[in-house]
Amino acid sequence: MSQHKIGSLDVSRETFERLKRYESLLYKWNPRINLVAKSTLADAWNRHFVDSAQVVQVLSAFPDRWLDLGTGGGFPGLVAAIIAAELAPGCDVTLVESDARKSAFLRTVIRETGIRTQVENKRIEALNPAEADLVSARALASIDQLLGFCERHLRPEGRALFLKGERHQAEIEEARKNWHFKVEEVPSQTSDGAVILLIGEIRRV
Ligand SMILES: C[S@@+](CC[C@H](N)C(=O)[O-])C[C@H]1O[C@@H](n2cnc3c(N)ncnc32)[C@H](O)[C@@H]1O
Repeated sequence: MSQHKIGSLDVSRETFERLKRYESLLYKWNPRINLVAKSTLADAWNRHFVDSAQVVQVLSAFPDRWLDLGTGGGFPGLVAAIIAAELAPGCDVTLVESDARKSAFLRTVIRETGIRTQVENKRIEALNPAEADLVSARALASIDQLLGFCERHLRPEGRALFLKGERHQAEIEEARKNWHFKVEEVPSQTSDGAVILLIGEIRRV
């Protein structure tokens, strides 16, 4: 059994070392580019890495095509991609980030960890339809707006996974004015009390 854990997830030494290399690059780059809020940097491992790893743990299976929107410093998409490189090598992860400097950071982590993940340095609205099986996002937009992105980039039978704060119920109600969808609130233990929402059967009202 593996000796290495991220939160409660067992990973190989190689995966753990990749995540630690990523963490050290985050510390190095963050003073120049605001990849994560400075106030969260001291506890970056728990606030960003462990929280992102929980996303992987709530999935019953890895998707074939995973699209992470507004990836910023890599959360949750790049952490998921590093874990997928070990647990589901066939899972194709694409990170979408409009900011050129953040995209350069993401590409640096990908190069230095040796994983195969694409970065699209584009606006989500400008990206060709991705036909993804799973679309994820944290701290990007309201559920209503995110479902609009899913309409463009998610396959009809695909699912969305959003990390959301305490306003999530109000956001769900707001989104129901424009969308039909089924939502499952997955118990999680994220450091900031965020919930993980799994949303499927998304159709415009
Ligand atoms: C608040 S940050 C969150 C980053 C990361 N998901 C996290 O939770 O740490 C939102 C990110 O989305 C990017 N972004 C915002 N709107 C976007 C759009 N329309 N297309 C692509 N990226 C976008 C921003 O550049 C920023 O890096």
